[in-house]
Amino acid sequence: MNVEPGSKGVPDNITTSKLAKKAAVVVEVKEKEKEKEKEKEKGADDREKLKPKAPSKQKPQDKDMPRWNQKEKEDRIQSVKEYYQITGELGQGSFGAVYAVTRRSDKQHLAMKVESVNVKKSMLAHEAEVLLSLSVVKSAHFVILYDKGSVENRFLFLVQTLVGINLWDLRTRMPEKRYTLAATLRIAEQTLAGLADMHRAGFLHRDIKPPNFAIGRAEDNTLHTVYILDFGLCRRIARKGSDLRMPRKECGFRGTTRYASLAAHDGAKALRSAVPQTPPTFLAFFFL
Ligand SMILES: Nc1ncnc2c1ncn2[C@@H]1O[C@H](COP(=O)(O)OP(=O)(O)OP(=O)(O)O)[C@@H](O)[C@H]1O
Repeated sequence: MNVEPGSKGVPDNITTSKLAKKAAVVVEVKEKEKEKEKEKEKGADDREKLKPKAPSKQKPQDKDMPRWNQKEKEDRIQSVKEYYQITGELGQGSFGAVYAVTRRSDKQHLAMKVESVNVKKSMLAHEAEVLLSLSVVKSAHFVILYDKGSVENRFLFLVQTLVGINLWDLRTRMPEKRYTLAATLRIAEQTLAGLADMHRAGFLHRDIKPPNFAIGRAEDNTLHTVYILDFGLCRRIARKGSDLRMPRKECGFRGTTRYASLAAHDGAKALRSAVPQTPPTFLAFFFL
């Protein structure tokens, strides 16, 4: 550095050697600071290495799922009557996963819900029965069950109508991550109409929550329809031509705690009287 005494910003009484000394001290201090920074970073790295690893999100039943995007390219699933080509994953549940598939015979886009055979209690077989029973009620809010099948020792599957994004994921894409009042009211009208159709068919859903409802698809002209999904926890409360089943006095908790009615939390059966509590709760959750 060429700094002459008397030059701009340098007082005359400071000699070149004094300036050089000062500069050397400044450089030394800066180097020490750099070293300290490096030490700190190294410590942080070490702490990072020592941190306990987050538990793997892999579930035991994942090994049974179709290996459609792995080396095996197991993307063609066969039922007794059809072939289905897996084209993507739509969602994951506690017992399996849902895939977008194309039916080979007519190239129709459908959804395939898959459940491992190694789960303690199968929900899928029950879900298939409910969907079949619901098909007698012609409701715009129900998906249609097209086919079912299994892959030995691995999984069971149901093939149903492909719908669009679920109401939880849709909410996260909204400005400020919430629906407008108008959208909330439209959703209320649609979800309540769907649930009323279910009750007319003699079923209680018992797991009402945003991820279990989805809008339709632009390709099918059903963007403004809300569909009900996931019938695994449904309970029949009435049969055609017979009385309502008597509610049980006590029953274990079913559903999702965040959205469950007060009665369900209290350990009472998911009473018909408790049903109206849940939709307002989750609708408020959308809007607030
Ligand atoms: N027919 C469908 N069309 C399009 N997407 C779907 C369909 N069925 C389910 N999905 C997607 O997959 C997600 C999980 O589906 P579903 O709730 O039926 O699975 P699940 O295994 O019962 O889940 P959970 O155990 O969390 O209740 C849904 O939130 C939705 O996003």
